[in-house]
Amino acid sequence: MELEQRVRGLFQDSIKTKTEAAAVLAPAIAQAAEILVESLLSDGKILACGNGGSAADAQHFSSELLNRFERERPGLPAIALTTDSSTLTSIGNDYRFDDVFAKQIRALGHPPDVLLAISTSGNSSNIVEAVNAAHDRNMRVVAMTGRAGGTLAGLLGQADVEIRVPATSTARIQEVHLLAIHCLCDLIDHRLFGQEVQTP
Ligand SMILES: O=C(CO)[C@@H](O)[C@H](O)[C@H](O)[C@H](O)COP(=O)(O)O
Ligand SMILES: [Zn+2]
Repeated sequence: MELEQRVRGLFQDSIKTKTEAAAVLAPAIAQAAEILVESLLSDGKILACGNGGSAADAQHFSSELLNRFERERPGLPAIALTTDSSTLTSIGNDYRFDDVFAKQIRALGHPPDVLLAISTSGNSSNIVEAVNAAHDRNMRVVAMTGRAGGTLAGLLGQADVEIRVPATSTARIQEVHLLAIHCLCDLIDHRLFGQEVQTP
């Protein structure tokens, strides 16, 4: 019973965080979707990165673009920078773990590509370096953060957008990041492919 009570409490916390986020994040998510659509329509691609649960989010997003989201449509170009263990270990081993995403961005990224940078604290050094690399390559950045936005928030320019979840728990922030990723997928499909045809 005590455990069940705890589960109900966690669900309530998640619902509360999502309700609070819905009230403030719609403009930033819509703006982020426009940036991503603009890139895709100009033959750009989306590079995504994050650590831990946010690495999983980066992969979740890229798979929904490359394969499909909720409807049949052609694959869209996205790369999760978190998946190639040979590249990640060699950069971490030969240089610094802080460079694992930045070095890939300097090799693969160019305008009009966009970086999707995911960090609940906004302070992970390899994500900070990824944003610096994207800016050096004249790429726009969509940053998903939480708490006070961290170092990441201070790096963003006018062309970038921050989706900052108004919460302090890493887990709750991640839960909203995943919802925001699904919003982005929905908005991208809506913009690029229009209304979904309903089958009778
Ligand atoms: O999923 C979780 C916690 O829910 C962890 O794996 C978490 O993602 C890791 O501790 C990350 O290293 C945190 O990095 P960040 O979100 O502060 O950038
Ligand atoms: Zn987690």
